[in-house]
This record gives sequence, C-alpha cells and structure tokens, in this order.
Amino acid sequence: MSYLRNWFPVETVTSPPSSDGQIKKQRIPGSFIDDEGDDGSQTATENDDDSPPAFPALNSVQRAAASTPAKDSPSLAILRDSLLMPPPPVPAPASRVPGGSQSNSRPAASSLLAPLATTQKPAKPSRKVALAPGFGPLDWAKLKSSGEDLRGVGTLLRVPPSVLKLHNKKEDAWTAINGKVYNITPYLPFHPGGEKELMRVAGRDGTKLFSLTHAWVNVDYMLDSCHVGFLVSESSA
Ligand code: HEM
Repeated sequence: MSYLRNWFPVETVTSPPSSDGQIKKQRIPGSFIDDEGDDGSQTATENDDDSPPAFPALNSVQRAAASTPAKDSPSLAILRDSLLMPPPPVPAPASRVPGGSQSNSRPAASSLLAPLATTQKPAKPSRKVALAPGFGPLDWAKLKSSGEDLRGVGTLLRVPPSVLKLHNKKEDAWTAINGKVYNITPYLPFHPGGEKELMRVAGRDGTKLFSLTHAWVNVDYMLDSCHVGFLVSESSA
C-alpha cells in the first residue's frame, strides 16, 4: 500500500497554523487512498520498497521495441521521431472544399447550415393576396383530388405556340411551364399571388416568369390535374 501512495495523488490540505503555532497536514475525507486500510502492523522501515515500478514495465513490448535506452537513465527509453507513427497525409488540393478556409462568405461543406440552393426562397416581403374563403391551398388540394375534370380535354395534346396563344382568356387560360401545358383557369382563384399575376402567363410559355417568381413551387404537383399536353415546336405539331 505504501508504494502505491507514490503513484496516486493523495489529496492533503494545509491547515492554517493552529493555536499552538503548528501547521498540520490533513487528508481530505473521501480521498480514494484509504489510510485506514493499512492495518497499522506495518510501519515505514528501511526495508520498505517505496520506489515506483518502472514505466513501461521492464518486460513490456514497448520497452523491447524501443532502441538503446538513454545513457544516464537505463530505465527510460526516449521515443525518437522514427519510432512514432507518421502524420496523416495532407489532402490533395482538389479534394479541399472551395471557400472552406480561404473565404468567410461560405461555410465549409461539413457545416450544419443549409446547403446553397438555386431554388432558395428570397427574403423579400410577401406579395401574396388575400384569397376568398374556400379558395385556400387545402381547398385546391381537395378539388384536385375530387375527380372533377380540370383539364377540359379528353386526351393529352401536342400544343404548338400558335394554339397556346388562343387560350389567353380568364375563362380559357392555358400556359406552358417546363414544356408542359396546363389549363390554369380552375387554379386562378386559388393562386396565392393573385389572378392578375397568374394571367400574365396565359396563352404563352410562362417558364421564365414562373421560375423568376417562385422556382421552389412544385408546379408539376400543384397543377397535375390541369395537365393538357406538351408544348411542341410549330413545325413538329
Ligand atoms: C402557373 C403556375 C403557378 C403556380 C402553380 C403558382 C403557385 C404559387 C404558389 C403555390 C404560391 C405560394 C408560394 C409560397 O407560399 O411560397 C404562389 C405565390 C405567388 N405567385 Fe404564383 N404560381 C404560378 C404562376 C405564377 C406566375 C406566372 C406569376 C407571375 C408573376 C406568379 C406570381 C406569384 C406571386 C407574386 C406570388 C406571391 C409570392 C410571395 O410574395 O410570397 N405565380 N404562386
């Protein structure tokens, strides 16, 4: 037990000088080396071996692997660079994240921030209009799935620009977005941006205006039940 004390920290505090002027060292209660564990039969004598064991142990692999021990201290082996593990390779410049450490404008790829997206909603004041009661997004979803005919055509058509142009009235409005032609008449009162804005693309290819306004809107899903056909070139119609 006594030699272990050289290895484990034994917390002691020095009390302020007592009335008799003596400074006493006290053990902190709860210290994990328990003096009371000693049965008192052994007292420190010259025969006690209080020197700590060598580390690494004399017969350890580490010691065997180490080369010639230092001259002045036969029990200590000095690890030279050649005995240590080499550092990891430096990543090739191509695998580095652009703008990672060089620029402060973008976080590194490992960041928990949302990734850059071209469809990110811009932080602008809303231009949404107040929709009439019964014309909210849920009402549109209900109408879409009601089975009511919102296309107005029996089969999917090949629509050239000259035909698209004819459908430019509120009561009969078609537009082409991403190559698909939709009948937007039933959607007009449900459009959160208002009828007037939506009518700007009636009778023509609205892809550009649509993308500039709200590329994040899933038009494929929103207007699936209004799908009329596909926009084709005049010559191939
Ligand atoms: C043709 C298919 C279109 C569909 C399915 C559609 C759908 C939508 C939807 C779902 C929203 C709400 C967006 C949100 O809450 O973030 C919206 C908002 C809006 N839309 Fe459309 N839209 C269409 C075309 C257009 C067009 C051609 C314009 C003309 C510029 C337009 C102008 C707007 C405006 C100004 C808003 C309000 C944006 C805001 O400030 O929040 N939309 N549209």
